[in-house]
Amino acid sequence: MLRAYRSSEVREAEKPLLEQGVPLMERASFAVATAAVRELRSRGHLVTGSQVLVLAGGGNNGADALYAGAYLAARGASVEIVRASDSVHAEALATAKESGCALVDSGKDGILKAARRAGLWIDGLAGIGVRPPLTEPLSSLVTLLEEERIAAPDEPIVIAVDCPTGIGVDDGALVGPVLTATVTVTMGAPKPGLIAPPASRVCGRVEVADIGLWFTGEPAVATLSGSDVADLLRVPGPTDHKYTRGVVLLGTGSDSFPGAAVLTVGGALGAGPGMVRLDSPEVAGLVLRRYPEVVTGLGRAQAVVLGSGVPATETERLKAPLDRALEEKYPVVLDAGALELVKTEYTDLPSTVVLTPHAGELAELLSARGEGITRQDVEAAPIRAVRLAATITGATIVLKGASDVIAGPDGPVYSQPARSHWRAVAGAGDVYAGLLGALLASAGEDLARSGRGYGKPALIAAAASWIHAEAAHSDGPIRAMDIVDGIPAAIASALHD
Ligand SMILES: NC(=O)C1=CN([C@@H]2O[C@H](COP(=O)(O)OP(=O)(O)OC[C@H]3O[C@@H](n4cnc5c(N)ncnc54)[C@H](O)[C@@H]3O)[C@@H](O)[C@H]2O)[C@@H](O)CC1
Ligand SMILES: Nc1ncnc2c1ncn2[C@@H]1O[C@H](COP(=O)(O)OP(=O)(O)O)[C@@H](O)[C@H]1O
Ligand SMILES: [K+]
Repeated sequence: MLRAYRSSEVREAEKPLLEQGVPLMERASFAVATAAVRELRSRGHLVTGSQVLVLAGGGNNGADALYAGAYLAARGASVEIVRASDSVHAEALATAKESGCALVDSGKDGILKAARRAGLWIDGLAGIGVRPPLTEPLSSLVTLLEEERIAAPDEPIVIAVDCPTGIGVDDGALVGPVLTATVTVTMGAPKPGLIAPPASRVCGRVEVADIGLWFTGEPAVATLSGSDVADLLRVPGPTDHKYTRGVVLLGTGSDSFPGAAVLTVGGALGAGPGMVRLDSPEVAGLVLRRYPEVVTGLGRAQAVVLGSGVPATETERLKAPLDRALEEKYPVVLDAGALELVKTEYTDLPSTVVLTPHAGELAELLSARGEGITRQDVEAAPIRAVRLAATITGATIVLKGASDVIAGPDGPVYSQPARSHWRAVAGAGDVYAGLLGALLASAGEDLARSGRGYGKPALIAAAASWIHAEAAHSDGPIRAMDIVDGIPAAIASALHD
C-alpha cells in the first residue's frame, strides 16, 4: 500500500529527528543527486560534462536542490543555478558555488538560455511549504519554464525535489502554473498530491527517498496494491456454500438500457459470489440467455446494486430493495439513475451505502444538495469533492475516472489509478458496479453486524477499483465485456501477488 501523508504530518515526523541533529537535508539532497545520476545514465549520458540546471527557491526545498547540484558539480557535471528568491538558503548556495556551480543571470533571457543548455533540471523552487496558486515572481518563472519544457526539441529530464512546484501537495489540486516532472524524489513518504489526481499526472515517476522518517498514523491518501487486495478477498474454504460466500442482488438495466444488466451481472459473476440475483423483469430474458446461472426475482441478499442502466425517471422501483437493505443494514451500491434518489429523498445514509458517480454526476449531486459545484470543480480537486460528498450524504463515494478517488465520511481517501486509458468506454462503469456489489456481498454479513462501515466499504471499493483497473489493462481498444472477461484473472493475479 502506498501511504501518503500531509505536509503537517511530515513536519511532525521530522521534528524529533531534527532535534537529534539528524542531517535530513543531506539525506534528501543525496537522494536527489542519486536519482539525477541514474536518469542521466539510463539515457546513455555520463555525469561528467552533463549540463544541469538547479532551480532554487527560497525554502528548504531550494536548499535540497542546491546541495544536489553541488554533489553533481563535484562529479564533473556543469551546473548552473537559477536563484528564484532573494532568501535562498545561504549555506547551501555557498556550498554549491564552492563546488563549481555558476549563478545564471536572473533575467528572462538568461534563464531561458540556461534552461536550453541543460538536459536535466532540478526543481527546488517550492516544496511542501507552498500552497498554490503560486504568487509572483515564482508564478511567472514556473510558467516560463513549463512552456520551455513543452516546446524544447529535446525534452529535459525534470527531477522534482519532494514535489513538482505548484501542485496542491495536500489535496492533489491543480490551480495555477506547475512544473511537470519526469521523476519526483519525495522525502520520507509520498504526499497526497503525488498519488491523487489531477496533480499525480504531473509528477512523473514517484520515488520515495528513505530519509529516516517514521509514520505511524493513518495516511491521508492511500493506493492499494495487489497484495492489499488479496488480504481483503474472501477465498472460499471447505465449509463454504453459496450463501456463506455472499449473494448479491442487482436492480439494474431497463427497457431503455438492457445491456447494463448484462454488464453488471457479468461484473458481479466475475468476482465469484455465491449467487447473483436479478430483480429486473424486463431484461431477465436477455441476461439469462447469456448467464443461465443468474437467479431472477427478489430474495435475500448480502449486498444490493441499484441503478446502472435505470433512467433517473424510473427510480420508483428501486426504493423497495433499497429500503430493505437499509433496514437490514446490508451494503448497497447506488449507481447512475439511482443517484437521483440521494438528491432528494435518501439524504442521510450510512457509509455502507456506496455511491459510484463520475465527475458530472458528482457535481450534479453536490449541486442538488446545495453546493454550487461544477464538473470542472470536481475534476480540479477530486479529493475535496469526494470528502465533501461523503460528509454531506454519510455514504461512501467512488468518483470514477482515470483514477478512481474513494472516500467515506472518515478514514483515508483511496486513489486507484487506471492501468490503461482504453478503459474509458461506455459500460465500464456498469461492470464496476456489479463487481463492487459482489465484493461487498462477501463482506455483507460482517458489515451488517457492525452496523456501520468503519472505513471498510471504502477499502472494499478501492479493492474493486484495483481489480477493475487490472481487468481493463490493455495495450489497445477494449469493450466493457472485455473487462468482465478480465476480472477472474485480475483476482487470481492479486492472490498470487
Ligand atoms: N524541514 C526539514 O527539515 C526538511 C525539509 N526538507 C525539504 O524542505 C522542504 C520544505 O521546506 P520549506 O518549509 O522551507 O518550504 P519550501 O521549500 O516549500 O518553500 C517555501 C518558500 O516558498 C515561498 N512561498 C510560499 N507560498 C508561496 C506561493 N503560493 N507562491 C510563491 N511562493 C511561495 C515562501 O516564501 C518560502 O520562501 C521540503 O519540501 C523538502 O524538500 C528536506 O530537506 C528534509 C528535511
Ligand atoms: N481517462 C480514463 N482512463 C481510464 N479509465 C477511465 C477514464 N475515464 C473514465 N474511466 C473509467 O471508465 C468507467 C466509466 O464509467 P461510467 O462513466 O459510469 O460509464 P458507463 O455508465 O457507461 O459505464 C469507470 O470505471 C471509470 O473509472
Ligand atoms: K519542488
